[in-house]
Amino acid sequence: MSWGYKANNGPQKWVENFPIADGVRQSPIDIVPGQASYDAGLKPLNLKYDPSTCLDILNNGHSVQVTFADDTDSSRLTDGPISGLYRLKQFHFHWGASDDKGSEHTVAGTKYPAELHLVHWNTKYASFSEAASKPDGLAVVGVFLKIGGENPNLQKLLKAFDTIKSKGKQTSFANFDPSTLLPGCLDYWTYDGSLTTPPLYESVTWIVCKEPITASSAQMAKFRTLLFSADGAAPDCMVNNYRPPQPLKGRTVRASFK
Ligand SMILES: CN[C@H]1CN(c2cccc(OC)c2)S(=O)(=O)c2sc(S(N)(=O)=O)cc21
Ligand SMILES: [Zn+2]
Repeated sequence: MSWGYKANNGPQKWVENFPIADGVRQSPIDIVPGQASYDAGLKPLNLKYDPSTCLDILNNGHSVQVTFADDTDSSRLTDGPISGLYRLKQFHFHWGASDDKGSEHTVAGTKYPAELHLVHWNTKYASFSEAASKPDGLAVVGVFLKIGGENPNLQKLLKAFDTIKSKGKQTSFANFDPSTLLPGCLDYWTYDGSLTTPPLYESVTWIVCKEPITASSAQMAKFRTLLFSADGAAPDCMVNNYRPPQPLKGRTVRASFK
């Protein structure tokens, strides 16, 4: 059986096939603002995305993912806590069965209804798959979603959900600008961590934005119409696809803001 988020294949079981689950730099974590250390040396995030690199939207059986062409530097992350240039590969979300949970990172114990992850890879390596297992291979920008007014930029994504309801479904998705999903203020926390799903590689520089974006409760409900299950299998709602916070194990969380 492959990994998932149920009692028999979920986060408590991942260590059986992925022993790094008990590693020293696992993600997500609970971010405690009062314990983060302000680092004046941290640069502002420099995110530049080219909508023409947007390729398709996919239900991969764990989340909904929008994939980008990464054969040029036109959608990329520079500055912030990283050195060099990281190319955008994909973004995806994690969410709950109800609005009281769903994010992977938490803030002083507070869970948000969802969390967006923008996954970038270090171009010092020849490819995403080479970078994905290196300690400085990936940089993921995390953005919390909170319940508020309807988010028109999310709406474009949600309209595609009916065509990718079940696992393995994908459809072309063009000209989407992921910067429309970023908060106005790009203050962030940063720490060394891992993928939050198997293979749980300890290869991620995490960059978690302090300011959430909004989604309406109806928009959150739309995420919950997606399925973990493939066409023809018993329908299994895609909800609670989040890993709980992991031990800090002596790591420092830095803040780009006072
Ligand atoms: C299934 N989800 C992961 C898929 N990827 C992956 C990475 C390396 C090797 C690999 O072998 C299959 C897959 S991924 O890099 O696109 C990411 S990023 C990410 S998160 N939540 O930490 O942002 C989870 C995954
Ligand atoms: Zn993720």
